[in-house]
This record gives sequence, structure tokens and C-alpha cells, in this order.
Amino acid sequence: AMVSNAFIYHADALMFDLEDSVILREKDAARRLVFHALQHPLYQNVETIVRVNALDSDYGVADLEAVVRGGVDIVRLPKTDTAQDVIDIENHIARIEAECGREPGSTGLLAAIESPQGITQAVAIAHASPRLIGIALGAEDYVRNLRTERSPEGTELLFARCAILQAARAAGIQAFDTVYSDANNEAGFLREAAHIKQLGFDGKSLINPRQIELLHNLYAPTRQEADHAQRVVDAAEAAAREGLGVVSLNGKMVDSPVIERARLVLSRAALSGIREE
Ligand SMILES: CC(C)(COP(=O)(O)OP(=O)(O)OC[C@H]1O[C@@H](n2cnc3c(N)ncnc32)[C@H](O)[C@@H]1OP(=O)(O)O)[C@@H](O)C(=O)NCCC(=O)NCCSC(=O)C[C@@](O)(CC(=O)O)C(=O)O
Ligand SMILES: [Mg+2]
Repeated sequence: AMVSNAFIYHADALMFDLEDSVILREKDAARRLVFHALQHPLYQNVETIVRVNALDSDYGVADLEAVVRGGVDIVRLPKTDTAQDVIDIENHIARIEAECGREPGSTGLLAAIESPQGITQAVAIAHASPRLIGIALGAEDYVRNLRTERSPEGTELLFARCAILQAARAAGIQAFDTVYSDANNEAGFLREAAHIKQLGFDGKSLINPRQIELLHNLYAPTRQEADHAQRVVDAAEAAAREGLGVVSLNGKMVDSPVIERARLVLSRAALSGIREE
């Protein structure tokens, strides 16, 4: 049922899971279901991601064969511990693209890091393939590996989140935060989402449609922020026409980092609208 109507919720991308939310005896049926969903007309204008099983499991390579041939936009590799994990999946994807006549390099990759080993290798992982559109944190597995549990403050995840952000930015790719598992706790979700936005994440994996609007609204700038960003960009463009790299706007210095920040605010306004307070 979820596969058949997930497209109605206006998520930025839809992720079909073949890994931990599918029990072993359903793995083959789930793969077939996703293969057909990827080719359904309703999913042609939606960015699709499939989380495949690990390549060293009994299912990983079959998952890849199905989803690359099915036309998935991005493959999510779970439990990525090393750069070699990324290179291995990259090689399989390249082979399958060649075999099925898909444009070489057109399948994107998203590596999920879910262990201390992966966090220590985050920089190498983030640089391991030109297909990588981003890296992501998988916090439920990560805290299990750390031998702790998630707290409302997220203290136990701060190191991992910063490591993922640093690695992603160093490689020039996106950084995505993990799921918030209590779908009924709106206040807790919003607190965590505000925290990861402030750290610098580009977004977050969601498990329930009710979280989509909340996150879009949080990432959307306020009217005041959007208006200010527009004034910064206008002032910068006027200054550039006069050959100036730095200008003053109401007494505040406007230079290259401030202008780039303003452009990011405007792009978020274009994507998510204006925040409802
Ligand atoms: C959380 C809950 C059980 C709540 O159930 P509830 O029954 O209370 O949901 P309700 O809100 O009542 O549903 C109202 C309506 O929305 C529909 N609906 C609900 N969820 C929908 C959805 N996801 N997609 C489309 N449709 C949906 C539903 O069908 C219904 O439709 P309808 O009947 O027509 O009204 C349910 O959402 C759910 O199962 N979520 C997906 C869980 C999942 O994907 N887990 C794997 C990824 S995490 C992981 O693996 C950890 C990780 O690996 C992560 C990492 O790597 O980052 C790590 O280590 O951290
Ligand atoms: Mg996991």
C-alpha cells in the first residue's frame, strides 16, 4: 500500500527500502515490487532512491541488477564502512549500466554510514566515487555499535554528524541526517530537525508522511530572511556592476560568503516556499 501511494505526499525524493525493513522471506517479492514501481508512470517525475542490501549478502547484487535496470535515480548503500565498499558497488553499477544500455554514470550513489568504522573512514568514503551525490548517517545502527542509545539532545551523535558533514563538504557532496524514529513525537522531531539544520545538513531521511511538511517548513526561510537575502543579492549585483567586491548594507559588511549564504536562502525559498510561523 505504501509503495502504491507514496508519490502523493510531495517528498523531495522517495526511498524504497529493500534492506532492514524487509524480512528475509519477502526479499525477492519486495525487489520485484520495487522494480515495477520504478517503471510506473506515477514515479517518472519523482526522484527515486532504493536502499539495497549489502553486496556481501545473498540479495545485494540481485537488488542492484533490478533497480539499475528499473531506472532508479540513486542507489543507497547501507552500512558503508570503507571506500572499498563504495568502489565495489560502483563497479557493479557500471557493469549493469553497460549491460542494459543505460547511460554510463547516470545512476547516482548515496552512502549511508552506520558504524564507528565508517565514521573514521568518512573522508575516504565521501571521495570514493564520482557517482556519490551525498553521504548519510544511519543513527539507529550507529548507536547500537557505540553501545548506547539515542537521547533527545543527540549528544551521542554529535561527533558522527560533524564527521559526516566535514567529509561531505570536503568532497563537495551533500550530507543527510538520519531518521527520527518516533513518528508521533512532533516536538522531538522538530527539535532534532532544527539541530541538524543548524549543523549544516542538507536534509534528513523521513519515515512517515507526517514528517515531510514539518521538515519542509523548517528548512523554508521566513519572509524576513528571504527579503533580507534578496536585498543582499541586489546590493552585491549593484556592487559588482561598479567593480566592488565588498559593500555595506545597513552598516553590515556584505562580501562573498554573505552573498553565497543569501543565495542559499533564496534557493530554499524557491524549493520550500516561505515558512509558516
Ligand atoms: C513509522 C511507521 C511504522 C508508523 O506507522 P503508522 O501506522 O503509525 O503510520 P500512520 O502515520 O498511521 O500512517 C498514515 C498513512 O501514511 C502511510 N505511510 C506511513 N508511513 C509511510 C511511509 N514511510 N511511506 C509511505 N506511506 C506511509 C500509511 O500507509 C497510511 O496510509 P493510509 O492507510 O492510506 O492512510 C510507518 O510510518 C513506517 O513503517 N515507516 C517506514 C519505516 C521505514 O522505512 N523503516 C526503514 C528505514 S529506517 C532504518 O532502517 C534505520 C536506519 O538504517 C536508517 C538510516 O539508514 O538512515 C538506521 O540505522 O538508523
Ligand atoms: Mg540501519
